[in-house]
Amino acid sequence: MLAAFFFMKYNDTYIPGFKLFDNNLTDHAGLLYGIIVVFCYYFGKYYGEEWELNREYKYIDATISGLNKSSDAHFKWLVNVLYYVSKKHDHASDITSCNAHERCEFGIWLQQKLNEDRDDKSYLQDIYHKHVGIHEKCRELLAVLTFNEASADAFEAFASALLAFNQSLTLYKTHLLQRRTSFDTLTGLPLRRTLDESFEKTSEKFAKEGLYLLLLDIDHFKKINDNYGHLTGDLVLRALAIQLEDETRKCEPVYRYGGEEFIILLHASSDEDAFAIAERIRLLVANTEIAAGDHSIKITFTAGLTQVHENESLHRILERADKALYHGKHTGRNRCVYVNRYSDMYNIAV
Ligand SMILES: Nc1nc2c(ncn2[C@@H]2O[C@H](COP(=O)(O)OP(=O)(O)OP(=O)(O)O)[C@@H](O)[C@H]2O)c(=O)[nH]1
Repeated sequence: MLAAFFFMKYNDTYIPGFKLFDNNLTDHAGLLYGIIVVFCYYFGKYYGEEWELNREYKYIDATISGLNKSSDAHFKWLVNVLYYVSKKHDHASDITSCNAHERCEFGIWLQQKLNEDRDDKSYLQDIYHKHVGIHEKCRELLAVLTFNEASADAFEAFASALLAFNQSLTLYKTHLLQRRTSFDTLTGLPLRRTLDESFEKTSEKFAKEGLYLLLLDIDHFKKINDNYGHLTGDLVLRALAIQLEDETRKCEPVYRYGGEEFIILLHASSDEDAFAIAERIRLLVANTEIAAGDHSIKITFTAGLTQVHENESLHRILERADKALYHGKHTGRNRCVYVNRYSDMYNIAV
């Protein structure tokens, strides 16, 4: 990148259009251009693709992009159908064969999606049936066209199949976009609303085996904003979000609960196991240097930990964890405090 910068500065012919100016102006324009390019590169590094977003957030983005690309391919397929009708070429297995729906580009993408283990599979199954419908109705139409017997019914059936397919795509896209708004744009983590909506199900499924809620809050985060600026504060939040996800299992969701507060639902078969997990995460975060621009920043957090008992409301659990968190804040910070259902508190930090 720097080499490109110097090349641009010293070789004005390299920049298209700049030859219109005199040498001095070209030199300054080249310098300015170089500065912009270098700035964009480093800005992009911090805010762009080099940041790993939350796994679910990334999955949604990739699915929407795949869906758009492969449904565009189906428009192209329609043009191929017209071409086939006019020329009757041989290479049209994605139009004429009875498993054409598996051969077209959309069908190949869809099959890959259906092989994934997802809880929103019903949308994809609906799309699958509608997609099979298009190919079937298209073949039926082509068959009657061959004998010059095309009726309005055959065209209508094909049009209805196309419409139904489109509707099933729209339904899935709307679902994905709605899911996307449940994620925080800064950290990519699911937001509090997602926790509210999914908690009952999660608790029903895992509370018996041992489920714990860890509510953590960065210590003196205001000072980070004050000392390094809000953008650096944002970088710290992102870095912490990534670290928390990296340090937890896929079945243990991490939520951005509020400004500098995060929640993790931990799976542990005993209090001791839960203490050990919470402490491991706390120590890892406290010992990590976060690279934020020119700064290397260390943070700590204070957390409240409590068990999720069967049939307990999220509100009650959060109330308990919050009390433990504030106890931790008032007794020195950089610690995890456990609270049981009778409100007894234990400082589990060493
Ligand atoms: N950069 C940045 N700052 C945020 C964001 N959300 C909340 N904050 C800041 O987080 C800070 C929280 O400050 P306080 O509630 O006073 O808590 P604290 O300074 O962390 O102190 P303790 O919690 O008592 O250890 C405030 O300055 C908020 O502006 C965000 O998205 N980005």
